[in-house]
Amino acid sequence: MAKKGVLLVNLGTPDSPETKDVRKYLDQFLMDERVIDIPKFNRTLLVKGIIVPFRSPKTSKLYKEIWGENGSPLFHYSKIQAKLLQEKLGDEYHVELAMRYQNPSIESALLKLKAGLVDSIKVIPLFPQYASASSGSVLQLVMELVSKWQTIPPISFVSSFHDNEQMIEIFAENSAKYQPETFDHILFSFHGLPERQLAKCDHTGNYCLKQKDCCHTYNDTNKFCYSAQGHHTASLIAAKMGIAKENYTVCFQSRLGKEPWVQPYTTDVLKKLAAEGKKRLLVFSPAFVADCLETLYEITVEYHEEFKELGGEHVQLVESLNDHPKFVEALAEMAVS
Ligand SMILES: C=CC1=C(C)c2cc3[nH]c(cc4nc(cc5[nH]c(cc1n2)c(C)c5CCC(=O)O)C(CCC(=O)O)=C4C)c(C)c3C=C
Ligand SMILES: [Fe+2]
Ligand SMILES: [Fe+2]
Repeated sequence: MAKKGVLLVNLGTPDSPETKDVRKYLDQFLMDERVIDIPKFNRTLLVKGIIVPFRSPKTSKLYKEIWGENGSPLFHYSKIQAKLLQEKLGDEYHVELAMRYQNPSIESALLKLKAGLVDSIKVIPLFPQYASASSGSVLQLVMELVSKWQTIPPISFVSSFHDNEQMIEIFAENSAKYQPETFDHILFSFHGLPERQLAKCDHTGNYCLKQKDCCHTYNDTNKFCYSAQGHHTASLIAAKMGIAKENYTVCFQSRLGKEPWVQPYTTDVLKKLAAEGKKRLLVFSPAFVADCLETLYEITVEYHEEFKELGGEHVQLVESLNDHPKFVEALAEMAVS
């Protein structure tokens, strides 16, 4: 009997933490027109001339800090998620894992599904909130590749799952062991995005960044907005945990370059909270489904140190969905729906 294909796609990670592999990774990643959305000539100068040569050795050092015996945590957990999903879905399904950048490539995973004679494909980008730079890029590449096939099977896409009930429950459950009530403030720190990219996703052309607090609430007008979906995820986790609005802040990390990114920046929020005398912060990172450089280094090491220098005491990360069985259930529901 023909199987149904499922393609899980995460962002990608270097093949090794060595500078040469980080260079290849950053080059492919940042040359993506959806990630640095400026004209190709300028992007090439910026990425190949400045960012990649200067950033690769620095980023290589950071990857070496988080690289475990299982390699990159992002890849390690993505492989486990795909394996557990295959076990959960059984023989009727053929699950493949791909990375948008580096390996295993989307092209190789699609070819495996084709060779497996699947009679349909469900594509699930592993990003809870939609952004053109993440899910959009995955979906575009899948469509480009499949469009060249002689026989195009029925193919469907998950665009986002920012309000997924199981995901919300896992984040809330994962935080319980830290006793959230013992912290002075809670942060929901999302991966940042240039403001320009938010505005481009606004189909009305007149809402995102044009109205005050435009995307602090999720509604029909901003339903495709990364920031609105992030605020929505945060409010659902907060509601599940019974955290009052004044006790948490949604913020955005990992800014690259000088242009404005979605605000407030996590580093600014750390400064404000330290100035208010807050000592202990609990930080969720719900833009990712697996721990990665941004959670294990930027939050756990950099923000922790930065906050201590500002007079704070502790920044505690709530771990990601990783190998949680409930997330595998969530993926299974997305795969079969
Ligand atoms: C213009 C630059 C970037 C945009 C836009 C961007 C969007 C974006 N990224 C993720 C998820 C991840 N990004 C990760 C690392 C990372 N991101 C950027 C730049 C942009 N990201 C860089 C340069 C890097 C590499 C590290 C560094 O040099 O700082 C990761 C971690 C990967 C890992 O191997 O652990 C993830 C995951 C999303 C979801 C997103 C859009 C919303
Ligand atoms: Fe990123
Ligand atoms: Fe918005």
